[in-house]
Amino acid sequence: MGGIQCDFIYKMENHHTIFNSLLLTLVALSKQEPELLFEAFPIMENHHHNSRFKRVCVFCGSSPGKNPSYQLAAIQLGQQLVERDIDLVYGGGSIGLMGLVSQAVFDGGRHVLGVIPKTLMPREITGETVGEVRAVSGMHQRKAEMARQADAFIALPGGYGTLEELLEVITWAQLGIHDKPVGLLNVDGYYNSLLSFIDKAVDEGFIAPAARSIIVSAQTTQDLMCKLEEYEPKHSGVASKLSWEMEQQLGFTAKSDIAR
Ligand SMILES: CC(C)=CCNc1ncnc2c1ncn2[C@@H]1O[C@H](COP(=O)(O)O)[C@@H](O)[C@H]1O
Repeated sequence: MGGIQCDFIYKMENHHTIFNSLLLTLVALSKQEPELLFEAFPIMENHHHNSRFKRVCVFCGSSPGKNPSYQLAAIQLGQQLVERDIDLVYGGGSIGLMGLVSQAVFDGGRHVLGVIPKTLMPREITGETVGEVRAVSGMHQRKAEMARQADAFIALPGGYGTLEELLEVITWAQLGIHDKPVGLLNVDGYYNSLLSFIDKAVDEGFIAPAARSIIVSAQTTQDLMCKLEEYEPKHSGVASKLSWEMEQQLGFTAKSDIAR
């Protein structure tokens, strides 16, 4: 079901009868007062609030990609987060799609947190980070901190870095380290071959069918956000979340490792 549709039906059921909405639409049209349409369809004014997510982590290319549709999708995703009152955590910097998403969220007035290893901090490497910058000691700490700060993950098109981050949060979900939704924005079918590879891995018995459902994918930001809002984990982790937290506290990846 499309993003608009699912919110729309929800609002219709909760606030207005269809009859009232149609009546107000007729009034709006006859008086030529478009503001009345907002009353007729409250969704048009305030439709995306009440997201279950406070902050979403976005993984994406440090390059802009050749096709402008990738850049457009990055900006649209940023705007979609703003519309839903969701803050952003990402890898920091202003290069490639990372810069476009963060700028869009920042321009929309939401909080942006960039988590960046000290080594990548010089401006010549990743550019200026908008919003808050958190310096960490390395790539592993960065991923841990981004994951800890987010209520959901979204991957846009990207290269090795993006794939690695995406596959790691999927693996962590599979193990039961977290149960946060993981979304893949399949812009212009960019990830089709990855998705068919994963299906092959299921067919060949390397990925459990229940774990296949960890990845939520869609072609548009609206569709993806809607699916993520509705996502409920179906797989059961190998070990409980509690035991993973214990492991973290006992292991060397303790929170003191994460610079603040
Ligand atoms: C010379 C150059 C481009 C250096 C800057 N490189 C980077 N700057 C910031 N984050 C990065 C960089 N490379 C990889 N990442 C991490 O990996 C992802 C992007 O990697 P990629 O472009 O898909 O593979 C981002 O989500 C980010 O967390």
